[in-house]
Amino acid sequence: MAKLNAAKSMGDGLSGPAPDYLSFHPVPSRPAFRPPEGAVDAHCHVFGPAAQFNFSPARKYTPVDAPASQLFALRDHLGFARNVIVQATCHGTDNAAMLDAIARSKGRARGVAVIEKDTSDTELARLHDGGVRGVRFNFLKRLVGDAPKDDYIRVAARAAEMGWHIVVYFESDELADLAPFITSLPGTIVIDHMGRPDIANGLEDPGFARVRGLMDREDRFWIKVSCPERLTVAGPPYGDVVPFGRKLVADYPDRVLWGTDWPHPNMRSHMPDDGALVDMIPQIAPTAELQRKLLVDNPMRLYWPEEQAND
Ligand SMILES: O=C(O)/C=C(\CC(=O)C(=O)O)C(=O)O
Repeated sequence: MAKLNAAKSMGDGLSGPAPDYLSFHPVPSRPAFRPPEGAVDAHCHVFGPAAQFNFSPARKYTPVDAPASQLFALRDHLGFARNVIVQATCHGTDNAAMLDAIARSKGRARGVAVIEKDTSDTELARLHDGGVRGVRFNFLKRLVGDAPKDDYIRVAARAAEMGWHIVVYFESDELADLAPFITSLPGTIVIDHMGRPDIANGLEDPGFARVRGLMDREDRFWIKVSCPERLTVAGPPYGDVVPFGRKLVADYPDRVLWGTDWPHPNMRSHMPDDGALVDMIPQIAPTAELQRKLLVDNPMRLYWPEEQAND
């Protein structure tokens, strides 16, 4: 593909990206695996452009610009049809960049927002009309100062009123503490990045067992088989993460989602080649049927249910 216009890192961390902030891969490979028609990249972000959209004053990092035009170029290059754009912490509760990207997508993107507990009904309706179908609760200490549970309970109630689901991002070793809270939330709950198990322990990892415990307990839990680049111990091509993704797809074929996580904020060790990430899909979803569920049927059911109903 044409070289993606990766911005140069510069600045002092909060006014601009930290000097060691890694930008997304400038020339991702074209994957050998061709996704099924209508495939959805169900976890990705847009950042800025900073000249146009504010970052949150409370953010813990400042990313390199990763605008909608580049996300859509990557979508086409990888052979995907649609995106689910997830609001990241650096944009706080200002969902403008995400909404702008969805508006530019010609119906090919939907979003997961971060909202305030007292967001007005008018604003919720505006977000829904703009393509939002979920809210995200982030429990990672390196990303959010404090996860305000009382606020989240209120936000969860608002999301339920809208028929939206809740995306939760946590480290699996925090799950023992968080599980009572998470299971008390209403509606469909989507777990980010496989629940971040400790890959070094193999499939017997206690954190992974806890995550699977949630999935086994109630079928309103879904999970994203994403982010091998953050979970790996071995590094690319992330073979150590494959058994985890494969197990989740095999055990919960109707409740798994897949996403690139482009533009991979806060990666420190290396930047993944998005084409290589796509080429992992047949390893975690070995049959055409599993691939169709993972990449088309499941995300369409969650994000474009009205199109499923018309099938
Ligand atoms: O992009 C992701 O999903 C993961 C992130 C960033 C993030 O979640 C956020 O800023 O909200 C991470 O682990 O740093």
